[in-house]
Amino acid sequence: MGIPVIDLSGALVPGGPRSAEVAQQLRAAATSAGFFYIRNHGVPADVVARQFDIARELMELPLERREALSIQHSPIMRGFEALGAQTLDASARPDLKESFYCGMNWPAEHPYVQAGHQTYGPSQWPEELPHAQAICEAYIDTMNALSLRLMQLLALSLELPEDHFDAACKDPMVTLRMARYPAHPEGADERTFGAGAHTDWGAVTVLAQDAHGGLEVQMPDGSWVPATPIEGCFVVNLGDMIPRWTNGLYHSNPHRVRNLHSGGAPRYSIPFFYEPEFFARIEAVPGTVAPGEAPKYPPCTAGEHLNEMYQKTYGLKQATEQTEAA
Ligand SMILES: O=C(O)CCC(=O)C(=O)O
Ligand SMILES: [Fe+2]
Repeated sequence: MGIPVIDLSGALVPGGPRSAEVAQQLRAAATSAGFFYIRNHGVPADVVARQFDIARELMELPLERREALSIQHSPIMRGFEALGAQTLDASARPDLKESFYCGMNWPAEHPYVQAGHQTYGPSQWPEELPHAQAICEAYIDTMNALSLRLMQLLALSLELPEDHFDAACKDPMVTLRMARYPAHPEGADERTFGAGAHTDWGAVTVLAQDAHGGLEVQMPDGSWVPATPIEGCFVVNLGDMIPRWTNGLYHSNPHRVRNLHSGGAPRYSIPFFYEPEFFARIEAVPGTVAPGEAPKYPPCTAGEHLNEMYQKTYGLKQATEQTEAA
């Protein structure tokens, strides 16, 4: 058992000739590791390389500039996150990572922007990197299309129509994180991580990682395996919405990061978090609850879950308002 590599060629568009075969492979991965690599995903290598360049430029801005554009100044947590700001595993130390978060450029008149719902609203852009916004937004567009296709293949894998999740993903909550992990401190204790063990919160995460490695995934038997970087591949993992949608059939596996193998260099990674729209109701899809049995999870909205997780992992005291958009 490990993390499989799934080749998406012939399955990138609805009705593609390999869609059914890929859906089967997805089902096998989703019922075990909850993680898989994708190759031949249609995203050119230079697009990913350019994204790592901009990640480095952002993270190398002087500390006082990053502090001026802190997530603390954004009601929807866009901007720079300081080292140790987040604690993904409550039993571990604060995460040894720092990040820049951005998202889609929603029009100001969109009702969710007006209501201030999490992820819908402006990002903060540093004026010294005038190209950053366009590059990040183009990358987000590419990741949105890929993630929607993954949702369609997941629908197929559940013997549902390919477009089953399309409506829930119409105005998705998306977040692009560009993360930098300092080298793992020498002599650090076993409670020290770049990112503490956690599951992701949304539907799918598409991760680009540099060549250093450091991501580890927990298998259903409890063992931890490295998600060793494979050139040309993204790592994809399923977030908590997926077990909720599949009544536990598909897994969102715990994972963690320790930058142990970079020879002292920082590690960069770029996760793209794709979540259903704020008010999407997440409950078991047809065929996943046996007749006469109760579903394992109570229904929730995607926004409720996301807000709860932000509050937990950033130690936020107050819930973001969740009033229905007018
Ligand atoms: O940096 C990585 O490889 C994974 C990061 C991660 O798990 C996260 O940001 O949720
Ligand atoms: Fe994660």
